[in-house]
Amino acid sequence: MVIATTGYDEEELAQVHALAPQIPCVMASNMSVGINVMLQAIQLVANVLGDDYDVEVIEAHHNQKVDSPSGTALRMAEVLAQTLDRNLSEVGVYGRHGIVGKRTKKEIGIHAIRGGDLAGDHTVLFVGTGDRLEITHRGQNREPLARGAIRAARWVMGAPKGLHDIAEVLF
Ligand SMILES: NC(=O)C1=CN([C@@H]2O[C@H](COP(=O)(O)OP(=O)(O)OC[C@H]3O[C@@H](n4cnc5c(N)ncnc54)[C@H](O)[C@@H]3O)[C@@H](O)[C@H]2O)C=CC1
Ligand SMILES: O=C(O)C1=N[C@H](C(=O)O)C[C@H](O)C1
Repeated sequence: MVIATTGYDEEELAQVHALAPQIPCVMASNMSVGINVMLQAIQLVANVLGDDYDVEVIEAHHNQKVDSPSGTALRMAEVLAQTLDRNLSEVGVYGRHGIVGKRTKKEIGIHAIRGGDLAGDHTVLFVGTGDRLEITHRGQNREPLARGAIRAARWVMGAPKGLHDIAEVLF
């Protein structure tokens, strides 16, 4: 089975994890090679910069998307939190509005933009004092996502039972 849909709640994810050991399964919020390389890149950068730089994730998608933030942005935030030894459920800040107070050192901001037919852009900002690093992936169309899903479908037919990461398929 290949699961590419996003927007699952905790209970639904728990069901996937409970059932996955019975069949070969690949689950990924983003099937493209580019985004999965970016996931590795942000892990590397976060490891080097550590707590010295503020980390924010920004995503932009088409106006038909129903879940927010994107599964990819959430995955990025998870990877960043894990790398920086933080708990995303404690440090994740989903948009800001009103007198929210100064930014706390360890928070990870996650922001969603919606419009037109954007195929999907993701940026991770590492903002320091005097400089910032921005890592961006821009989807020009959905072909890379479809190509990754097809590779996952072919790969999973010969895979052992259990839940596999898309990195096993692509790299
Ligand atoms: N992992 C990845 O690389 C990608 C993931 N996605 C995710 O895939 C999902 C779908 O995105 P889109 O294709 O843009 O949406 P869409 O709205 O174009 O298509 C969704 C389709 O699912 C059908 N559907 C809805 N509820 C259903 C149900 N209960 N049973 C069977 N079919 C049902 C709808 O009728 C519709 O045809 C989203 O969660 C999106 O984030 C999208 C692109 C790439
Ligand atoms: O809904 C979309 O279009 C996409 N959804 C996935 C997500 O939520 O991350 C993957 C990709 O960004 C396109």
